[in-house]
Amino acid sequence: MKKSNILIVDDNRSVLSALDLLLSPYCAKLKCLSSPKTLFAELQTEDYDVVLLDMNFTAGINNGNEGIYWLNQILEQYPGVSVVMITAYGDVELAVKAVRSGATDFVLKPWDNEKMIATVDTACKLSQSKRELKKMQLKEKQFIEEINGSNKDLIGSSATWERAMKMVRKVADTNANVLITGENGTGKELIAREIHRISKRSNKVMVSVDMGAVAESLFESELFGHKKGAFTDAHSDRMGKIEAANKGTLFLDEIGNLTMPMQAKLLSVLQNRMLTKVGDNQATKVDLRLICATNGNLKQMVSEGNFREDLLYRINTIHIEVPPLRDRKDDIPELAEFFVNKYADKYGKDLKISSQAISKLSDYTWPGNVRELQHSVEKAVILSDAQQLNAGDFVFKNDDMNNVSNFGGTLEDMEAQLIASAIEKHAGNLSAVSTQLGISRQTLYNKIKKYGL
Ligand SMILES: Nc1ncnc2c1ncn2[C@@H]1O[C@H](COP(=O)(O)OP(=O)(O)OP(=O)(O)O)[C@@H](O)[C@H]1O
Repeated sequence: MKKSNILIVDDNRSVLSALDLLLSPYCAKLKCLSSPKTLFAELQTEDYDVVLLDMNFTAGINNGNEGIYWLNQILEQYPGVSVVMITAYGDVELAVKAVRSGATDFVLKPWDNEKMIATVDTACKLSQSKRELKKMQLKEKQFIEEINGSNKDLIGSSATWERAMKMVRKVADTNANVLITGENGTGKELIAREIHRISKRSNKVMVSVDMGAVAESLFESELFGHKKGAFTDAHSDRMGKIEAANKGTLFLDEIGNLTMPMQAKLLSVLQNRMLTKVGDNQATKVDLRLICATNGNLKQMVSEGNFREDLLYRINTIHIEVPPLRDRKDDIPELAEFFVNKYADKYGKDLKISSQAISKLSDYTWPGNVRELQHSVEKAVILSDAQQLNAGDFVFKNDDMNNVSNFGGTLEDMEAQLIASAIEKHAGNLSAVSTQLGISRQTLYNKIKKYGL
């Protein structure tokens, strides 16, 4: 209360001077008005925490309507201010009406001094909490806008890309589950972010989970959360990703990597929209918008018995296919320029890209799609000492493995080179690399470590 500003509005001057005398020692600023006519001019000039407001101003009319009118006006324009009503008539019904309309509290005339100080003190604290909450909500909003990004980061204007974007705009505002398919690096996650960004859920977060990176033993705890003591390492309660995405969007990347038992557990949550933490016996409701992505063919996986058909139906209400970059070559110049500007900025260089370089990039097939293009441009920007990136700044490796008979190294050299070129081909996506090479992710990690790749 010591730092608070208080405004008192009452047409009885002796009430004003008594309250001034009583409350002034406890607050930073106290101002008295004998009529509400100048109330808003006053609220505009100073940040008040509490307004003590009389319920009746027109002599002879004691129905409290003027007080309720001014109360509503204050709360509409200054929702952070706490309003305490003063009434002389002990009319509890009227006071309750005021509290229902949003007044923080009321005091009856004649008042008890200690009770008046306590009531105003509580109203000051409430007003400060409202301000803190508003500040936090503003910060949260800025934070969410920052992670949601902007559509300026989503480049493309080819007819093929536009078709996908049209679908994005159509589905964004619905709550429909979306399945995004396409090769690695085509922009599936970026598209999921765009759907979330322009949806009604954009004031909440989109939580991404890479299903290829979640070990089966940790799946439930990671997605559903756990209670303290649910298992040896559960030292405290933990919120799962699904709960974190409540009221927002849950993005499950590489959904094709889920094992059958994991699929069954996920399906159960999606069907019932209820979540039970590991070690808990109570289920809680979740409000989710689900977007899944995969580079695999889920229909084929269903026919091979590796993906549940009922789960596919559940996640596939709307299907968006993201075309590979080689099928939308018209986007390459725009993407290349975008990445050149982005990385020139990042590395503090003043660089442009030549038309010959653009032609070279447009002729390449980009097996790693936009991610590979992005990495190639970043590498060229870092290495360039000139003011322009030329065709020679982009070197696409001839696949040495096509020429095995001329390979001069050892078997281990060959293995290392094969892994390196697969990593480059899949632009660092280790799930895709392990699938291509026919080895488990663990074996792949071991070999990467062994060869220092
Ligand atoms: N249209 C685009 N405009 C700008 N950047 C893009 C575009 N598409 C993809 N990118 C960039 O390419 C990279 C790969 O995109 P993203 O991660 O969305 O692809 P993905 O299909 O989800 O890949 P993966 O299947 O490997 O998970 C990201 O850095 C992303 O910002």
